[in-house]
This record gives sequence, C-alpha cells and structure tokens, in this order.
Amino acid sequence: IQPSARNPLPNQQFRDLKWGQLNFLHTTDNHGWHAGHLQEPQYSADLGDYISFVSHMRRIADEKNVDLVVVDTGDRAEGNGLWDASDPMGNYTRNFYHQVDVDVLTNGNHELYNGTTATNEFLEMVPYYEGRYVASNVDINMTGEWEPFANRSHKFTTKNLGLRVTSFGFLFNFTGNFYNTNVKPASIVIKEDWFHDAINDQDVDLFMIIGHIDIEDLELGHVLAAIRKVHPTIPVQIFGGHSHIRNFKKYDEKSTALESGRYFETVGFLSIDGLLSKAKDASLGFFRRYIDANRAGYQHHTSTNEETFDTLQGLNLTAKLTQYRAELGLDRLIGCAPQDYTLSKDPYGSPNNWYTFLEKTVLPKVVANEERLGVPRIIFINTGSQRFDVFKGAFTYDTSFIVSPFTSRFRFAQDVPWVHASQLRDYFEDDANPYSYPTLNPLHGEANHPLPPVSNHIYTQAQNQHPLANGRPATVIPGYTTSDDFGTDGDDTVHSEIIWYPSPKVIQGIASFPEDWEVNPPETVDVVFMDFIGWNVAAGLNEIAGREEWRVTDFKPYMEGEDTMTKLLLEYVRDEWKHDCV
Ligand SMILES: Nc1ccn([C@@H]2O[C@H](COP(=O)(O)O)[C@@H](O)[C@H]2O)c(=O)n1
Ligand SMILES: [Zn+2]
Ligand SMILES: [Zn+2]
Repeated sequence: IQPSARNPLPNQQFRDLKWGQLNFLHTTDNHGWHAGHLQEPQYSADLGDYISFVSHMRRIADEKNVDLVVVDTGDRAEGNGLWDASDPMGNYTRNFYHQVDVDVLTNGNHELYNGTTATNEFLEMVPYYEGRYVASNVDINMTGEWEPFANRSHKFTTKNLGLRVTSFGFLFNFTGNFYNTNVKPASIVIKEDWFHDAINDQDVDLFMIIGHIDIEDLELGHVLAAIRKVHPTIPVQIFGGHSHIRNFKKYDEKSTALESGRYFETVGFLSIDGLLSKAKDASLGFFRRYIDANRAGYQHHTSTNEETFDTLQGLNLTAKLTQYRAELGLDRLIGCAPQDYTLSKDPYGSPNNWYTFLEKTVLPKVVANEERLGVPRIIFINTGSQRFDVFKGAFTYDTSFIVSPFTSRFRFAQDVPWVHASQLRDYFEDDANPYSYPTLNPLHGEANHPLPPVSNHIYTQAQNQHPLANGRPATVIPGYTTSDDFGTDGDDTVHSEIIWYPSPKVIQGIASFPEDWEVNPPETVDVVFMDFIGWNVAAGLNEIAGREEWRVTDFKPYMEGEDTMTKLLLEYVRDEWKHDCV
C-alpha cells in the first residue's frame, strides 16, 4: 500500500487492544492541538477523527456488553494557534470541544494561568457538562465569595454492566494561577467533609481519580491512601497528566494509574477485568495501550476502514476545524525555517538545538530596548516556555504559537553588578523550584542517551522491516518506545527509539557585551527575563548578593509594545528567514 493523503501511514505494525469489563479512553494535555499535527502523519488525527473513533469504540463496547468511559485530564488550553490566536483565547475550542462524548473531565493548570480563560472555562465549559466536569481542589471567585470551580465529585452508573463509579478531579499543587481561582493541596482536601462523605459511600464499585497530576506525584498517593483507609480492596483507577509523558503505574493489586502523553499525540486505552466477582480477594486484570493519534490506528483498533470509519459528526467537525483555522489565519506563511530545530532530539549546544539557536542568535537580536542598546544585557528565558520543535520549511502564524505560545512580557533589573548577574544561570540550574521549570521531554527530563547524537532520521523500510501477518513489510518510524510498570509493549505502534537529550532549566542570551568581556567583564549589566520567572530572578539575585535587595515589583518592562516571545519570534522569522519555501 502506498501512502496517500487520506492514509499517510500504511503498513504500520500494531499491538492490539484487549477489552475488559470496564474500558477507558484517556486524553490529556491536548494544549489546543485539536486540528491534529499537520506536519507529522503519526499524530495527524484531529478531533473530528477522535469523535468517530469514540463512537466506534462505544459501539464495540455495546456489542461486547461491556462499558467504555471517556475521560480528559485537562490542559486543553494554550500551545496551538487554534486556541491561542482567538480573542479571547480558547473561544473556538470551548465551542467545539464539547462535541466529544466525554464522560468525566477536569481542568489543568493552563485553564487557570489567565483570569479570563479561567472565567470562560467556568462560565462556558463547566455548565455544559452538568456535573461531569470535576474539580475537587479548585475554587473560583466570581462574586466576592469562593465557590467550587466545578463539581467536587461525580458518581455515575455505567451503561451496560451497571457499575457504580465515583470520580474525583485533582489538580497538582499549583500556585501560578490567576488570583480569581484558588487551588488547595490534595492533602488538605482529603480532610474535608464532602470528601469523607464521598469515600464513605458503600454503594460504589470503583473509585476513579482523574488528575492533572504526574502519576508519580505524592499528592495522588495521599488521595489513594485516604480511599484505602475506608476501602482496602476496592478498585481505584487513576488517570494523570501534566508531565506530558506516557506512563503506567501499578500502585497495588487493585489500583493502577495511566498517563497519556501530550499534544493530542496519544489516546490512552485502559481495561479492567474481574470487576463483577463478588469475592473480596478476586484478582483484577489490568491492560494498557498508548494509541498513536492517527486515522490508520483508529481504524485498525475499530476494524473499520476509510469507507466505514467516519461518522457524520466527525466529518463535520473536521470541516469546521479547517474553517476555524482559516478564520484565524493560521496557515499564513511568515517565513521558511532553513532546517529542523529540536528541543531535545539534538543535544543542547548543537546547531540543531532550538535553545542553542535562540540563545546565540534570536534572543540577542529580538530582545532589545532602543534606549539601552549600548548597555550589556543578559537575557533569560525558561526552557519550559518553548513547547515544540521547528520543522524545516513553512513557518506559519500557527507555528509561532506552537513553538512559543505564552503571553509573558520581558522585564529587567537595571545595572546589576556583573559579579551577581554572572552567577544567576547556575543558581537557576540548582534551584529546586517545582513548577516554574517543567521539562517538555516526554521522558520526564531524564535523557535516555547521554552520548553525542547518532542518527535521528526517519528509518527507511529497508533498515527496519517487521513481518506483518500477511507477509507485507511494516514501516517502522521513530516514535514512542515507552517503558512502564507493565514493560515495554504499551505503545500500540511499533517504533524505533528516539534519543532524547536533557535541557537546561533556563537559557541565557547575551548582547552588547564588549569583545573582550571574558577577560574584562562589564561592571554592571541589565538582567532581562520573561516575567514568568521574575520571582526566581529576584530570589536568585537576593541569595547571590546575600541581602534582600530585589522584589518582583521592582522590575520594569524592558520593551515597549507587544514583546511576547510569540510576537518577537514572528518578527525574527519575517525578517531573517526566506519567504520562498522551495
Ligand atoms: N506563562 C507561562 C505558562 C507556563 N509556562 C511553562 O509551562 C509549564 C507548565 O506547562 P504544563 O503543560 O506542563 O502544565 C510551566 O512550568 C512553564 O515552564 C511558561 O513558561 N509561561
Ligand atoms: Zn500540559
Ligand atoms: Zn499542566
């Protein structure tokens, strides 16, 4: 079979799904990628395709007389033009997302950074779901009084087997939210009366925690322990997120957790068998798969094909998504990237590494204040602010949001002694601040290869042939090769391994330094940084100087006008990269 526009991925080698009595589909950290990955066939399914997939999965569940529960664990917001380019942000997404037949959902931190986003989530999304939107530890202040952001818990009975499920929605202990919301640590919330009432309910067959929390996070352990105190053997199924990885963890014989990646690349599948046994010591069978989000895979797992896969609703949404992208002007060509730049597929320091390119070339040029042009400056941005690789070729308006979506502004500390400023970078690297610097490496910050790069290029068919049942060779391309508590067979598609390299927490550009600065450094410099890390800069300068000299409120804007990294990047690409992508 030759690749075609409708089926760009023929001949993949799949691992099948194993259905149980209770089955789940899980998405997390979609970050606005609901039109799919336009430059990566492996993740090219859009939300319309997902709607068709869910509909077939529900049909199959009915045919098997088992149940399917569909969940999403937040961070639907920020990271793609489809979300970020509208005013207010998320305007389109909030309108089309609820077409997905979701059973239970919760919010992530990205629904709460911006006050308007949080308000609109509360006013437009939460009511739509009539209680199925759960937020066990988030409050909002709309009227001068704090009130629950959404339902604290949601109990429902499954359609076919009549299983009684009580679900909770927990956000990690997030402190960067806008002041119209409040996030309580899970360890506090589990002492609240409503939680005790919910877990003391004896008419429950399974507890489900949908968390915007890394499944290794201790906060989840607190919630599980609280439930276990009351119900030592009841099944507890956890779905996590936030760290953008595929992962699966077995907590005890009746409790596991699944985390399903990022950016609408992954649909997690989990099944549980043995739930109907009345015996207390009956064992459960758990099964997990990470499904690559593309039509070929969706069709494989639902035994459909190009003729039978699409539902009318799915097709309509796909058409609408194209229309919305056009209305937002997302395909507008800004310039042509001369090569690929990666966040972590090339080591920091390599000319193919995006952070290295930013540090050496982009930041010194675009982060400039006309009135202080001659003053030496060091420019810091947190690496977590850069979200995705740049591919060689068309760099569109959309790409600017995909790569650098956040609306942080540049601020500065004026005339900082060089002896202090020069130590900041090491300070950041050693700082244990848990939320300012996440890692976007799907391996959760741990490089899987400390050595210089070997080939990261697409493997050819000749190099990697896996026999299919019908004798045709399978195409193996680089992708997820997940290792979790159940082993290395979780990914639904056989991939060759991608090598991931670690990134620093913060990168540093320098500009307007004298040529001989390494021997004759300037007495003072301007320290310029994204305001997202303003608190860390103040803390760092104070610690290095050994006195409380800086407060966040002392830092002034560095540039006039719209100086978000998104806009500055657009300007750089428009001015420096060719406009003819041949
Ligand atoms: N204005 C912002 C907001 C967030 N970040 C970075 O994103 C991280 C959180 O992203 P998740 O998808 O993992 O929740 C945060 O820790 C920052 O690194 C940012 O840079 N600016
Ligand atoms: Zn996220
Ligand atoms: Zn998050």
